[in-house]
Amino acid sequence: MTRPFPFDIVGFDLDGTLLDTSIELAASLNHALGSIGRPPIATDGVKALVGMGTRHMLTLGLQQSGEAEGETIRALHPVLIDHYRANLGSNCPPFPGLVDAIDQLQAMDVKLAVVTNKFESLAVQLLGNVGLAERFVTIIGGDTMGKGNGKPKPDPIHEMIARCGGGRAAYVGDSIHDVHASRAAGIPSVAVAFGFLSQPAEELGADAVINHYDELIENLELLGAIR
Ligand SMILES: O=C(O)COP(=O)(O)O
Ligand SMILES: [Mg+2]
Repeated sequence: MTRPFPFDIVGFDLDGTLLDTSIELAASLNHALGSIGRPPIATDGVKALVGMGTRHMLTLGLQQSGEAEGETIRALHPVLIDHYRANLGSNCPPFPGLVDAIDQLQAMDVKLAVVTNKFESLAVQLLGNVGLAERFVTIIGGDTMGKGNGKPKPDPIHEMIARCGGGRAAYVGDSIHDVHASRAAGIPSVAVAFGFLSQPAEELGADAVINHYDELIENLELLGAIR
């Protein structure tokens, strides 16, 4: 007899975990930087700036070519967001094997959710535009729990579990903030080695690392068995 799947809920980060959003984020960041004559940043360089929301990405992006004053950030952030919203989902493929993995999880009645540091409205619109929104019981953004309460705080993970009706949860992400939020919430984390990593996936401190989505379910089964 096969053992039942050990998790009721599997949560996912968005940027660098579900979708490769780096081309669109880089285009919008560079649009904003270019509007004040700052030089563009290569897409691979932008990946390292993603994970704590678009305002943080803009701040780090500005710092690469000079000052990042509050006034400049306040003026440019809407420029970035307007550009991003206008092109949302046109060029951000899901990572290989994602759709098969979520098909298999849903076939086992596992509830799926998204916890991102993107604005909730952008995350909902983006996942809707790529046809994935209805796969998730809930989509929680960096602003959903109020200012300063996004990842790495545990609050959005606790909220995810509550909105999914409670149960055993695991979380899949690509950054140290994802691992810290999971740990703070007391649930196991899986790091994806194909994401927007600022350090090797093995060094993030996650409970498991996967190189492809076809490794997700077996790793979750292992994690569930040892806890
Ligand atoms: O930095 C962002 O905009 C959000 O990134 P995340 O989806 O990896 O949390
Ligand atoms: Mg991410």
